[in-house]
Amino acid sequence: MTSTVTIHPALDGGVKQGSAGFEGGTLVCACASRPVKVAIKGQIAHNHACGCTKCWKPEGAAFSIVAVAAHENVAVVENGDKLAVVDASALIQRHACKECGVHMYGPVERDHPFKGLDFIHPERFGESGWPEPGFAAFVSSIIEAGVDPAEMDGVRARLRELGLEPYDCLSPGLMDYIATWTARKSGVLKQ
Ligand SMILES: N[C@@H](CCC(=O)N[C@@H](CS)C(=O)NCC(=O)O)C(=O)O
Ligand SMILES: [Zn+2]
Ligand SMILES: [Zn+2]
Repeated sequence: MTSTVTIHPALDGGVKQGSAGFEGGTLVCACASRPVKVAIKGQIAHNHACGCTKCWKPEGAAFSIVAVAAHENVAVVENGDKLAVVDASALIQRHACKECGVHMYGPVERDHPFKGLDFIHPERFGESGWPEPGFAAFVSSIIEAGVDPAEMDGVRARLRELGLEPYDCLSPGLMDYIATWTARKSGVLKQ
């Protein structure tokens, strides 16, 4: 039996395929007045659902939808005075709207394999066509947000039904990428 847990309102009805030719657009926060706007130039990458407690999710959703863009392609274009960093000690410097709470962009500035990338929530694009999420990350973390552990088999079955392979960290490809970077940095890997 699949679960009654709401994965995400943009995914619960089926994952809508995006476009490989998406050319970016403008992320808009949820404020009715003076919304924060962030322009993203060009395509985004690694779109996925994230179950961690740190990523922004809309009301009632167990998962966020999160992707990355190159930092140089990200620009705050309107009402940036409403932005504040959620947790300055975190790897991802999530900049949230102080009024509505939506996370608008999160740069990684530390020495890390993701340095130079900004985490964004594509569902906030005013434009359609952003590439669909390809997997679900940090699935077990939804328990930390209050989901009953007994629901987890159903949640994973539902994610698979949606075509979102569930992982309890990142996807194997991204985990290998991170480990390769770390092994090169330590010198264990020579090439
Ligand atoms: N179990 C933790 C996992 C948090 C976590 O590690 N999140 C991942 C995916 S977004 C991450 O890379 N976090 C870096 C950060 O938050 O800066 C939680 O749910 O809070
Ligand atoms: Zn706002
Ligand atoms: Zn997350």
